Amino acid sequence: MSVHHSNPLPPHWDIFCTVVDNYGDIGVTWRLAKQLASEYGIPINLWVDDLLSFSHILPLLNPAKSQQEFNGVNIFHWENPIKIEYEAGAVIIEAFACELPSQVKSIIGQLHIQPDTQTPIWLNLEYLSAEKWVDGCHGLPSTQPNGVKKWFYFPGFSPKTGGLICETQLFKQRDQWQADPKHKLALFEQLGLQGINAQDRVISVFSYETPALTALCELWQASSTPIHALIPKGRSLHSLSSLLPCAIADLMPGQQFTLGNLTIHILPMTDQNDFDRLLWSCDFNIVRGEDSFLRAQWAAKPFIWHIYPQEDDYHLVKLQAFMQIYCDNLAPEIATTWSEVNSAFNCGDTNSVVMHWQQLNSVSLPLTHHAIKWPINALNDADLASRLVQFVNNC
Ligand SMILES: Cc1cn([C@H]2C[C@H](O)[C@@H](COP(=O)(O)OP(=O)(O)O[C@H]3O[C@@H](C)[C@H](O)[C@@H](O)[C@H]3O)O2)c(=O)[nH]c1=O
Repeated sequence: MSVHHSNPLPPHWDIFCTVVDNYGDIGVTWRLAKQLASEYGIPINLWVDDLLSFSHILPLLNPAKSQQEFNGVNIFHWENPIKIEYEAGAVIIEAFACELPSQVKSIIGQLHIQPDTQTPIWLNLEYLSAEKWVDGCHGLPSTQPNGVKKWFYFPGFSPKTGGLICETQLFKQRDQWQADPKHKLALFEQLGLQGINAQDRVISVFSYETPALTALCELWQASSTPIHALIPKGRSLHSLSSLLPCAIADLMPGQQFTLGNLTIHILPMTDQNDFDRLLWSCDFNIVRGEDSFLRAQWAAKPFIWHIYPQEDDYHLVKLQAFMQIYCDNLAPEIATTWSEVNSAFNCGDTNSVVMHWQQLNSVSLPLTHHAIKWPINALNDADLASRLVQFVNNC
């Protein structure tokens, strides 16, 4: 008796990403694409609608090319309609509910009704949230108009979610980096930053606009010891125009401004590997959105999360949910201080952010210990890519 198999699809996975604004959507999908290719040997086609934005975090990318390869990932310029002949692979991921091209949807539908042919596994990769409801929604299917099930894949912090993006070797690489201060000094030099000594306090700033940042910089000016704030050209600087001697448009990476004991350094944008190393090299990181938020956690350093603002202040609910799990086994006085700094920064409360920042200084040692322990707890044994591959195998 012969066993009947349906024709397998080509083994590649397609990941579709639209760049809404900022770098988070492409930042997350690019990390995932790189990891699936390098750790699982999966051929990845990454379709991106805005290569110019992408090139800010992958400076070697040529925005004029319709197809190019980096880190074993095939990067396609996603034009609508798709100009390159499209062949569906085993898995199709739409990142953050971006609408798949109609050609792709109809090909999935056709494959579904053809006898003896596999249907691609179709997933929507959602935004990361620490809210409890994510446990119940991760992995649910929804039947689409073309008759095919689309699965909702939710990243998250609990074992019932889709996990968090984290490369297998990342913590080992970070530990090696942090074991020797010459690594951070070499990075600062490579980035064109001058005058930073090994014992100086260094804070990276990658936030949105907020008066809380202005207030913190004013406070740092009056610090009794040197503080360096490393800030890429972008949204954070819009909150500092009153402190800068020239227009933001005229700022150049490598420039620095001294205000009392605070030195503001203008950072170049780097690729994601150097951005990670930057976070590993600083004493404190102010990060935002989704990807830098997670990378600051993996850096094992204390941080402020400037969450992406949403309608009706819904982002404050998400912030609260994260703060609750981050502070779960933290002594109450440390938990309160750290949470108050984060809330004040996000609400633009200048008095409160200054007051709680000063209190944060007195708990900086136990907070750093917590930051070192946190990544292992947060991962819950399995990172996102490994849970995703498992999920697909079980579909
Ligand atoms: C400053 C810098 C950032 N980066 C990367 C790190 C991250 O992958 C990316 C920044 O992404 P995020 O931290 O997520 O912040 P963001 O504000 O750019 O992205 C946001 O975009 C919105 C549309 C989403 O809804 C938000 O959830 C969020 O993801 O840029 C570099 O690679 N090099 C750099 O020099």
